[in-house]
Amino acid sequence: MSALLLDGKALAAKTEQELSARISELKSDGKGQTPILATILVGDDPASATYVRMKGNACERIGMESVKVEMPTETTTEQLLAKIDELNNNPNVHGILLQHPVPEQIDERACFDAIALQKDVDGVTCLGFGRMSMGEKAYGCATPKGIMRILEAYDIELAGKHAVVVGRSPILGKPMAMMLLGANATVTICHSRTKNLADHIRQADIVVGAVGRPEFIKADWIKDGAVVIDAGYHPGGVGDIELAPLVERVAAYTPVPGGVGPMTINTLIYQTVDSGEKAIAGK
Ligand SMILES: Nc1nc2c(c(=O)[nH]1)N[C@@H](CN(C=O)c1ccc(C(=O)N[C@@H](CCC(=O)O)C(=O)O)cc1)CN2
Repeated sequence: MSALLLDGKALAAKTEQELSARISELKSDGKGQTPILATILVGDDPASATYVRMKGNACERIGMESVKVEMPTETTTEQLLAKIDELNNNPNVHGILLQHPVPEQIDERACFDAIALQKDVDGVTCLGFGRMSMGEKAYGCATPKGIMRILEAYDIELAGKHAVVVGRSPILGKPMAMMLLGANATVTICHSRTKNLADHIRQADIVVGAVGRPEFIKADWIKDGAVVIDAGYHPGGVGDIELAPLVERVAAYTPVPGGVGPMTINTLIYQTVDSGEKAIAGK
């Protein structure tokens, strides 16, 4: 059996064409307004700077504007909250992205939660998480929502399947579990301190690696025919799951790179276009 490659990079590229068309339509509708994403980078972490740059480039590719806010490493919680407040009150800004992680002196949760719900296109607020978990309208957290969009695009059945999510972070594992539950999967959440982790994973029809440790999940813990989603990305181009031995015996898998990562960025811009369209239409 040769596994289906869940090609996030190709799906993101295809979706960018659709988003480009939506932006062109907004540009030509006479109002002359287009969506704008504000990105906030605090400090000088090189990986974070790269991701923020990739997000700006994605906006550019679809013809959408982005404004880049860069703040120094010594920024306080109060200063960051003031900047978020300013962006919340700017009617020309339709989405706000605060790049994680922020320097340790900053209360990241307070800053995420300060983002107005209608501009939370990265899906990081507690309010958005709660609403999404209850099946109410909210923008999904970018990485798990990107994974749900991949599963949907490839018609992967979720209802009644047993999904095991390995990881419980606020912007990945927890929202992933709630989204899979919302799609009628039976969900187990495991983490670095779960006992008998391999036994849990062996039960899974769908495995999501979201633990943030290189190849932490071993190939022989995964059953034949499973769907394997790897949300990790580590130096050397490996994810959270030992993927290479699996490609001949699972049903489908996301590659690293080229799987989940591109759909994280695509989901952010997709949700920003949505937010911009709504604001511009006065909804
Ligand atoms: N506020 C947020 N912060 C962070 C998020 C997030 O969703 N919101 N996620 C991660 C980092 N991240 C986006 O911010 C991210 C990581 C990796 C990729 C990606 O496309 N990776 C490529 C490979 C990398 C490369 O080509 O250089 C891939 O997997 O193909 C995109 C986004 C933490 N912070």
